[in-house]
Parts: sequence; structure tokens; C-alpha cells
Amino acid sequence: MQHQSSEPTVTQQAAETLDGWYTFHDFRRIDWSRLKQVEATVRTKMVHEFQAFLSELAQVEEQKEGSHALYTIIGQKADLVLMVLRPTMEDIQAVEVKMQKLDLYDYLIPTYSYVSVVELGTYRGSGEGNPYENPYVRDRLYPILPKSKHICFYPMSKSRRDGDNWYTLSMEKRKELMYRHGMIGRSYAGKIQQIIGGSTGFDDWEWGVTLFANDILQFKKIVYEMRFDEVSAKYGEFGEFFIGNRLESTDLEAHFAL
Ligand code: VOV
Repeated sequence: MQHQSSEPTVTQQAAETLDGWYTFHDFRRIDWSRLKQVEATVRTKMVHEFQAFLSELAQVEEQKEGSHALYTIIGQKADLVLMVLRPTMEDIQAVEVKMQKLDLYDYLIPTYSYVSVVELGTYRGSGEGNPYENPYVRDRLYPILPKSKHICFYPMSKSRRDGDNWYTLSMEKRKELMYRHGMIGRSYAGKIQQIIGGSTGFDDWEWGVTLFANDILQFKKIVYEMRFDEVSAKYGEFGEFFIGNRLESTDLEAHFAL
């Protein structure tokens, strides 16, 4: 029987992934109008409690048992993001519960969140032996987040539209396209550090992209340049973008001062 669709009918091979630390992005809006009602000494106490919580996270990071990053978010989508990486989803949830019990969090309204797992594709192969024992792979799967000045986060998926379906492309074609993607990415070495979180089955999109840079303009440049690359031009579908500035724990008192 003749097939009318341009889609191949064969089932393609999934690319194997290497999976590292689980990742949680928690976006919050500061309820300034309610915070203004709180007496200054009480507000300071709440900030100190939050700083103590961040110190606990810093200790986990020092032990290399996880990592975290706190940034402000520019614009109306949120005011803050806390990104947390942990070995298990139970660990992630424990941090989430602890955070929500903090007094300050009564004034931090959730606006968005994203759950994923740090993912490395194996389109370029995964080297000799057990990749999970390779120090280079381990550094990328269990990353200590950079202390860059800026963050950019957005979720994305690969299209399954008729005619532009990533998931019906052959492995060879996807390898070729990902190679080109990687080459563009590599031209930003030293300017942008990316963490790709796989989230198929975990959250609403297929990946959470987190970029770190000291020069915020580099986010615009890389995202724009990638729009012309076939992987993004034809197959990329994007959610909301969030950008922000690093917020040091030591600057929190000033940040919440009125
Ligand atoms: C900052 C630079 C940078 C670099 C060096 C880089 C390199 C690479 C390589 C080599 C590989 C493939 C892994 C493998 O298999 O070898 C990937 C994989 C991936 N990437 Fe990437 N990426 C970057 C940056 C980078 C950006 C800016 C984006 C957003 C795209 C855009 O249009 O906004 C992105 C997305 C992804 C995704 C969603 C995946 C997984 C796709 C899949 O289908 O599995 N990425 N990425």
C-alpha cells in the first residue's frame, strides 16, 4: 500500500543518554507589598534564616554532593531563581521542603519551576570503558555550577511536526546535525557554559537549557546564531526565557532592605 505521508515509517533508534545529578529550578516573585508590612527586625531575621539555609547548601557543594546557584530574574516573570543539583530526586525534594518552610518563603510566591536531570548525549560516542568512571564525563554530569555574573534559562523540545519530526530522523542524520550544533556551541568556549537537563517524562518540555556567562550579551548572540542552525531552525521549539544577575548570599540583606 502507498503511504501518503512524507514521514518515514521505520522506528528510529533513541540516542543513549548519560544522566547525572537531578536538577530543580525554583522561580519566585517577591511579594514586596506584604514584605513592607513586616517590621524591619523581623525581616532581617528572615533574611538571616535564608542565609543560613544557603550556607547549608554551600557545605553540600564543598563536599561535592550537589551544587546550587541563586540569581535575581529581570522582568516580570519572576524576581529570583534558585537552581539546585542533587544525586537523587528525594534529595531535591528534601531541599524543596526545607526551603518552603523558611519564613521568608511566605513572601516568595512561586511563579515557575523546572525539574530535569543533567544529560549528556552520546551522538559523539561515549569513549572507552564505563563513561561514568571517566573524570571528564563525571565533571559534566555532576557539575559544580560556575559563579558567573549572569544566568539564562529556557525549556525547549524538538519538533514532532509532520515533515519536521526530529524523532523520525535517522541516527546518522541526527548525529550530523548535532555535530554542527556542537561546533557552534564550541565557538562560545570560555564565554558561555551550558548545562542541559533532560526532562522528557519529568516536566513539560524535553530539555531545560541553563546558560551561564559573565557577559550577558553572549546569551543573545548564541541563541540568535543557533536559530540559523538546522537543529534549532527546523526542530527547536522554545518555552519562556528567564535571564538574571548573580545574587550573593552576602548581598541578601541589602536586596531585601526597604
Ligand atoms: C554553550 C555552548 C554549547 C555547546 C558547546 C553545546 C554542545 C552540545 C553537544 C556537543 C551536544 C550533543 C551531545 C552529544 O550527543 O554528543 C549538545 C546537546 C544539546 N544541546 Fe547544546 N551546546 C551548547 C549550547 C546550547 C544551547 C544554547 C542550546 C539551546 C538551543 C537553542 O537553539 O537555543 C543547546 C541545546 C542542546 C540540547 C537540547 C541538546 C540535546 C539534544 C538531543 O537531541 O539530544 N545547547 N550540545
